[in-house]
This record gives sequence, structure tokens and C-alpha cells, in this order.
Amino acid sequence: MGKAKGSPVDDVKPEVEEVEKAEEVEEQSNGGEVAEEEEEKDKSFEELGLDPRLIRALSKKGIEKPTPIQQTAIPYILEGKDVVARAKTGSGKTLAYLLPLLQKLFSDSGRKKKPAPCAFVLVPSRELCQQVYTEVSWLIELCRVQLKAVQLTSSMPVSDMRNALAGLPEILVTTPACIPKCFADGVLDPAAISDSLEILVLDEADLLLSYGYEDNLRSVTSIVPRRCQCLLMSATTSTDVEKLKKLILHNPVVLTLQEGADKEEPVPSNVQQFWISCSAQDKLLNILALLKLEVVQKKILIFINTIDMGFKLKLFLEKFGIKTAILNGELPQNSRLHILEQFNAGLFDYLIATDDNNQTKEKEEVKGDDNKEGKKNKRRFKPKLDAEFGVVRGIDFKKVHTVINYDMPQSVSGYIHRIGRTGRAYSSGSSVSLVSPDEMGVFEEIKSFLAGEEDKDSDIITPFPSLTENAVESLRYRAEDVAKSVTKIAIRESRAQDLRNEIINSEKLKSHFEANPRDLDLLKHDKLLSKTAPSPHLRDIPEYLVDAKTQEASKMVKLARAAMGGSRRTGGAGGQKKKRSRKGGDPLKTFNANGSKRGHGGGVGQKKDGKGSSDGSANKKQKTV
Ligand SMILES: Nc1ncnc2c1ncn2[C@@H]1O[C@H](COP(=O)(O)OP(=O)(O)OP(=O)(O)O)[C@@H](O)[C@H]1O
Repeated sequence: MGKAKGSPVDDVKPEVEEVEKAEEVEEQSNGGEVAEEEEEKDKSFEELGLDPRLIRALSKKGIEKPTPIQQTAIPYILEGKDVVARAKTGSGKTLAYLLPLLQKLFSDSGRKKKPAPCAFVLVPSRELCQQVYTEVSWLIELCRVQLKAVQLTSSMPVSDMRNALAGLPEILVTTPACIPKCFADGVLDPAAISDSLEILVLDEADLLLSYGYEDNLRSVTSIVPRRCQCLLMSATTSTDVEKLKKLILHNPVVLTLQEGADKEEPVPSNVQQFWISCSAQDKLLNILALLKLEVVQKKILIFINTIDMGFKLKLFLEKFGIKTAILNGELPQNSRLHILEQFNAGLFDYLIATDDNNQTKEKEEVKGDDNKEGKKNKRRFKPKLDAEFGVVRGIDFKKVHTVINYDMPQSVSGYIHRIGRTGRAYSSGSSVSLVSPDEMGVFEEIKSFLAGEEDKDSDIITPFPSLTENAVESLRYRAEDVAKSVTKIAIRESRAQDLRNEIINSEKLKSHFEANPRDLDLLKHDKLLSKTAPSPHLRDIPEYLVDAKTQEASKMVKLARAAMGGSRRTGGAGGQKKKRSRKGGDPLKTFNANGSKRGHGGGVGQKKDGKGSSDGSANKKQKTV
């Protein structure tokens, strides 16, 4: 969500650098419309023609100014155009379509209800379904209009689906897989949809096909009436987006948000990207050093590629008194939502997440195929991964300061989506990738993609500066000793236990969420966090073991944290010093932080003078839009 009123973001002074405008129509598609170049001036929500009720609602949520993609897309959508909008992660695409969508429905509110929803928002995962539903619900509530939104997912019992649709909602948020299921169960009537449907949104369009929804989407498109306005939102370009564009849209306006003067920057440049070279075996040691010596800023999202690795890491870190929670596609949906909400609410600082389902499934299968132990595990747990699970893509994790790639993602787009979980809204963040020799291939691919064709030598992902080899080595003995104690059996048991607990919880959570959708306090996920006290020699690392440079870096991170009011504060995020001044920094707006060369002795997540800069509070050079 946006900042509260009077947040540091509102105080920052305009910087000399110009905000790059969202570039107007990039290309003409199938005879699509070409927009006129507009003069480069930031527009307010009023100037975009938004209804005052929406503007008031946004203001109550502390959202005062439209982001570039919102400035560009909203007028076209209000005009009734089909739109393809591509803008980087965290740039505010959800409101870019929800605001005009709601405004269009405002004029119908109060009229006779239609037999089927007139707006469909299709997203690739349940997590996103929940997120978009929450967003649209608060807007409706704050605008006090007679509109109703519901969310449906494939796992819902038919009776629940019927109940949800009984109130004749105008807006349906769902996944593509759910719609054919609704047809088959007689919950939705294709003919009624053809009559009612006015707006169809495909959110995270770059992922819809990769999640295997092509057939589902075809069955939806066959009933989409010609008059229906179609919107396609995406963070990256891909052949899938092109395919969808041809499948569903009519002469769309294609908007590409280009923030750099001449090249696209898929990762917000207010995210500092680092890497550490280490062997696969030394990854545990390195992540221990990062977390235990506190040289990276909390909250921290750690990505691993397999569920077992997640549990191994969790058990390993627990022995050092570092408590983590786990999020993966094996957990029941209610538990996942609860963990996400708790993490977003700041109830814990470290979350270990697997990538989206496809990747995890592949890995688990590969592992099971050539590993008897793996096969045994699979039989025992029968892990059923949720086909609609998607942690990485599009989920708006709140105030994540650091993303750690414990395992490297398998593709460039995987990397972009992972890193996009930090540096969202007006915050800044950093990422640290642990790269083993086996992963150098994909790492090089990512680096050259980020650097772009003309700028191959530019160093976008730089060596992590705040951890010396000595500091890492000082922990080696302890790390190796503890790693040995985290056996396959311990991992298997922990995973099975976790799953059992969550299945039991899930039922309680279900009724709880129904009764109190916003209440987070019924069930704490304490069981995810071990109650076994770590032994003191592992919990407390003696100061003499850590060299002066790393100690200094850690001190800086703590100072920055204190300046932000600690991680549990609901206010600012960030606290990073920018690596270099660049146009097109913030995904929501361009800003130019006051950054000199980073890294000498200072920890990641603070200014060189030691004063923390919380997402703009100390960063007086941030540009206001
Ligand atoms: N105009 C605005 N001002 C301040 N905050 C905003 C504004 N618009 C959106 N936000 C906030 O920015 C965050 C990111 O928005 P959103 O999730 O829509 O990004 P996105 O572009 O869809 O990212 P992704 O591609 O990862 O899904 C959200 O917390 C949202 O509430």
C-alpha cells in the first residue's frame, strides 16, 4: 500500500533530474491506435479524470499522486480503449487498472443487477487473487458505492462459490483455471457472461500462459463479447504476452513504461544488487554470516529452489537463534495467506520462500527421480503442490528491505520477479545473490540482460561489500558443525510436521478468515518458529571473532534500522544508499538519491554518514512527482 499521509515520502524535495514520463504508445498493434506524444508533465489523479470518491479513498490510504504507469494508462482505460500496459514490478499496475475499472462501474451502481459479473480480473495465482480482491474491496468500502467484488479459486467448494455469486457481484477476481470449473459445476453461465461482461483484465499477463492456463483462457475468450474492453498488464515482455494480445485484444493501445532515457530497466534502480561468490556447500556459512552479523537490513525474503532446502535452512538458522518462517506451495492456501499477512504485518523478519509452483515441482521431481531418498520422502508426504500457488510473481510483500537468492533462480525473468519483491512503492531495497560455480551460467545471463546490449560492461550486480572473508571464516567451524546436525531425517520430519500443523490450522483459519478477514491474531505461526533454545555459544557470536570492518558495517545497518524505527514500524522502508544516480529509479516515480560510491566499510542499507535513510526520509534528494 502507499505511504501514510505526511510520510517521509511527502517531505522530500524535488530533485533536479526530470521524472521520465511513461513512454506513450510503443508500437502499433494490428492497426492499433498510436497516441500523441504528450508534454512531460506530471498529472494529478484529478487531472486524469478520476472520480472524487476514488481520489478521497486513495487519499485515506495515503496515496496522493499517480505513478507513471497510472498517469499513462488511466485516461486510455477511461476512454474505453483496450490497453496493453507493461511496467516494471512494483510500479502500481494494480491501481492503474482497478481505478478506471471501478469508475466505469460507478455509473452502473444502483441500477438493476446483472446476472453475471460485468468485470473479470484474471490473475495467475491464488495469492494474487487475494491481493487484488483486498485492494478492490477497500476501494469499494472507502468509496461507499453499491458494488460487490468476490474472489473465486478452484479449490473452493461449489457451495461456497454459489454463495459468493448469489449476491450478484459486479467484479469477479479469479484464476483462469477456475472459470471452466465454474462452467462445469453450473456456478457460472457462459451465456450470462456474454451478456454481462464489460471489462476483462488479465493481470500478470506474462505469467498466465506459463502457468499452463492457455486452454482455460481459450475457453474464456470464446465467450468474451466483442464490445468488452480488455486490459492486459504485465511486468515483462514475452512471446506469451504477444500471444495473449492477439488472442483477446482488439486494436489495443500498447503502453510501455520506459524510465531510462534509452533503455529499459527491468529492476528498479532503487534496489542495490549484490552478489557473493561461494561454493554450494558454503552457502549456509555465507547466509549465516549475512544474517548473524547483521550486515543486511531486515525484513528479509530468502529464496530457495526446493522445499527441502527451505527446511534445511530453517533448521540450520534456528540453531543460531535466527527464527524464520516458511512459505511454499505445499502448504494449504489459508496458511499461506496467513503467513504472508503476518510477514507483511511485521510479525517476523525472515521468510524463506520457494519460487512459484512450476519451478519447485520440476526440482522436486528431478530430485525424486535420481534419489531414492527423495522418492521415499515423496511417498511419505505425498506433497500436493498447489497448481495455483505463486509467491514470487506479483505478490506485494510489504517493506522487504532485502531479498536473498540463496539458490539462484533458473531464469532471468525469475530473477527480475524475485528482486521485484523489494523496492516496492516508495521504498528502496537491496538484494544479495549467493552464486556457486554451477550457477555462474544463469548469473552471467542475468547480468548481461540487466546491463543491456550497449552497456555490457556496466556493473549492475556488484560484489557484496560489507562482509569480509575473515568475518565469514570466523563462523566456519560453527556453521559446518551445525550443518552436519541438520540431517535428511530432521528435514523430512520438520517438513512433515509443518505440513500436518498447517493442515489442521487451515480449517480453523478458514472460518476465522471468513468471520474476521482483517484480523491477524487468532493463530500465530509460532509453531513455524522453533521453541528450542539455541545453545549460547551459537546464539551469541563473540565480538572478537568479527573483524572491525564487518563490525562497522553491522553497526551501520543497526543505526539505519534504528533511524527507521525498527523493522516492526509500520512506516518507512528502504534505508539504502543509491549506487549511482540514474533516471528512472523508483518504480513508482523517478528519484535521484544522493549516492556516492558505496561500500567502504558501510553496511548495506544506510548512508555513508551513518544516518539511515528510510525510504526517502533522510533521502532529501528524492524527487517528488
Ligand atoms: N500512486 C501510488 N502512490 C503510492 N503507492 C502506490 C501507488 N500506486 C500503488 N502503490 C503501492 O505500490 C505497491 C506496488 O503496487 P502494485 O502491486 O500494483 O505493483 P505492480 O506494478 O503490480 O507490481 P508487480 O508487477 O510485482 O505485480 C503497492 O503497495 C501499492 O499499494
